[in-house]
Amino acid sequence: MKVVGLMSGTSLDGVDAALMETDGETVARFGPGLERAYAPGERRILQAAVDAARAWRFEGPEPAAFAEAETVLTTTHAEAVAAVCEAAGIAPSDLDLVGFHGQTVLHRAPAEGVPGRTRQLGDGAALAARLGCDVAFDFRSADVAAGGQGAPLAPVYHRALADWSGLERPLGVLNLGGVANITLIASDGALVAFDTGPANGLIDAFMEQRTGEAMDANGETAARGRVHEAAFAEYLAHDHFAAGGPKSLDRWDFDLDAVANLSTEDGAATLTAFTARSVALGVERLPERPARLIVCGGGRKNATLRALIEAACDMPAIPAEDVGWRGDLIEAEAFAFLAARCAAGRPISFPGTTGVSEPMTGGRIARG
Ligand SMILES: Nc1ncnc2c1ncn2[C@@H]1O[C@H](COP(=O)(O)OP(=O)(O)OP(=O)(O)O)[C@@H](O)[C@H]1O
Ligand SMILES: CC(=O)N[C@H]1[C@@H]2OC[C@@H](O2)[C@@H](O)[C@@H]1O[C@H](C)C(=O)O
Repeated sequence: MKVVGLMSGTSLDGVDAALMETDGETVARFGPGLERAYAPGERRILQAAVDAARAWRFEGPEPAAFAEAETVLTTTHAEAVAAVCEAAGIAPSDLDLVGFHGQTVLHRAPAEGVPGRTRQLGDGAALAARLGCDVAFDFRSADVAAGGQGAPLAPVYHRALADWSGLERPLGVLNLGGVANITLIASDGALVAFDTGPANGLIDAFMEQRTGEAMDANGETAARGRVHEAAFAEYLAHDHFAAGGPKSLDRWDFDLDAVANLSTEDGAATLTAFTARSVALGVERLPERPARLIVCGGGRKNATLRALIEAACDMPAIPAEDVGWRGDLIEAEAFAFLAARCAAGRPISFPGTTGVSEPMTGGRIARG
């Protein structure tokens, strides 16, 4: 199948889109990929939906802000598909399928006795009608309804990608987005995966608050600061670190209170060290120790963070590009692959990834 995968991550920076030919089992061919960045006005509308979701907390009717955000998502995702198709010299109607993750506005992991909830905005039917091709969407709901974490879903794609590259097992794949997630592809091919902790989400929010900048570019601010031990320890006392996976996080499960009184440099250093330590705690919880971590997601460009991860885990953490992967596009590729799996009725989540009791299919298909 010719499939375009689409991802709008928690950082709200834009839509990533990638074309691939796949049957959902192996990748036959990679096509072009790109980011369609959100304009400031679009980002404001999406941010308003996230803010409304945090106030809503899954209680009562959905916030009105969701509908306006879905309109923005339909338009921007359709533009991303059109751009990727243009780069490939085809029309959207030539596609067999689009994998539309949508925008996570709120995620609550299941806890003792309380079922999980997750909400990805994205009107699959509207996008299918606009593009004139089938759209797979709503990938996480079925898993959560079955008692799973609903995330991470990329692991089955990480394994396909590792196989495509002929990489040796056991292998670790680390995604540093707003939240960090790790996948172990074990020696026997089994998947173990979970969210390790925040990646860039807290650092971004802190930098925005202190400097108005969207991120700590290359980790330069953190590199100038010193870790505040009490704040560092306070973050690590969070319940998330008490157990191994399966486990998942919302971008806002941690806040900036512990670093509120620190200088910008020391706060950035503390948050960056916290992300690195939480990755190391995740690595320690894996049933096998991988020889190395392949790092994808925007955080791989933060040199301070990557060096701290290598030190904390005592293993190489190499950028995706070093093994020929496209570090900014892996999540988009993953949702192309997962869409093909959805169409073929193959499972997308597993006991080792989201904690479901049996491998589960997921996603719904809107006909275009
Ligand atoms: N040069 C850089 N230096 C430091 N950090 C960077 C750099 N480039 C990107 N980042 C970080 O990467 C983030 C974006 O990463 P990415 O696009 O993988 O996240 P996302 O997909 O939105 O999140 P998630 O995977 O949690 O949904 C930025 O918000 C920023 O914090
Ligand atoms: C609920 C949700 O959208 N989670 C995202 C988020 O971003 C990174 C991490 O947290 C991961 O669990 C997941 O995304 C990736 C694509 C996944 O499902 O594998």
